[in-house]
Amino acid sequence: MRSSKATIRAVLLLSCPERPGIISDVSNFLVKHGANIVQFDQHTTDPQDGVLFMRIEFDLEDDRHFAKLKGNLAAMAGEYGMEWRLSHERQTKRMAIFVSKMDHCLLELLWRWKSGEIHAEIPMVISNHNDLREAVESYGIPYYHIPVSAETKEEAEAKTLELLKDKVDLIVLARYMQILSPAFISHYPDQIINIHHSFLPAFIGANPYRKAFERGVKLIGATAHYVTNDLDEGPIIEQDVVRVNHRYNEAALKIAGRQVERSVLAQAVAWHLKDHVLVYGNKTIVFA
Ligand SMILES: Nc1nc2c(c(=O)[nH]1)N[C@@H](CN(C=O)c1ccc(C(=O)N[C@@H](CCC(=O)O)C(=O)O)cc1)CN2
Repeated sequence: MRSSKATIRAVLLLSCPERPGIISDVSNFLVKHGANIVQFDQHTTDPQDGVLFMRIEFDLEDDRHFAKLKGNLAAMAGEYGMEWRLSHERQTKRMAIFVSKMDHCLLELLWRWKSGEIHAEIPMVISNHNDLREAVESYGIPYYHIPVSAETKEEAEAKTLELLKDKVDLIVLARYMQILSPAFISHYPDQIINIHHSFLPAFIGANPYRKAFERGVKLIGATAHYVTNDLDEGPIIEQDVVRVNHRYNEAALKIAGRQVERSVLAQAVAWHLKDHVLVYGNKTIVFA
């Protein structure tokens, strides 16, 4: 239960070289700036010479305290070699959703957004098909149809980037079936989340359910990951599986997989939007 006094909730995410006393120094820095720490998570890769990761959630009296803390944070970060991200609850992230023809992951995100479970602005949905326009526009969200072919991919991406420019902080590929170019991805490092319909690293690329059926797996799954130039090999944010058996044909696998895809993607997006995820090389630390 938060204090009755109006405050703002902020989150500091940081990483830096491990050194004794740093957790105390960061805590004292925040308290000195009027922060009331409500949650503190940390992880170190190696107590001797590893990397330390922290997620600190805290309350501040007002925007003036936030601005002063942010202003002084750069100096402390420089002293400890920190990489950091500071956000507060009124800085609502703007999320664009990319889709193709399948609607289950899109509708899960829109339902959770409408119910307030996912806190974001959704300035647009972009698709290479027109199938989902009516569903999206029924939520009052602008829908942009940008067809893509091998011949038009570069032009389509340029048009897409122009639409997105200065309007989004996160892109979610909700079963979007086009491979994004390195040039496109470079505009949104660790800001594009994809749902791959397999339990990676199994069955990378297209048609994972067909590959799963041919392999005779007893578990299928889904993996939400940040998009990188290496197809389906970006930092994993969330995964889950569901049990199947010999009675499942490829169509049945797809139906069973839809449930796990939609919940895994929604969880990954929710964690990203609430600043629970740090990327470290090709891995993540999720302070859930
Ligand atoms: N640069 C990246 N782009 C995308 C990734 C990624 O990890 N890195 N994930 C995909 C989604 N995806 C699997 O989850 C996937 C989608 C599409 C394909 C594919 O072979 N697409 C063909 C076209 C297929 C079609 O036209 O229907 C292609 O792009 O040539 C493989 C994997 C989203 N993008």
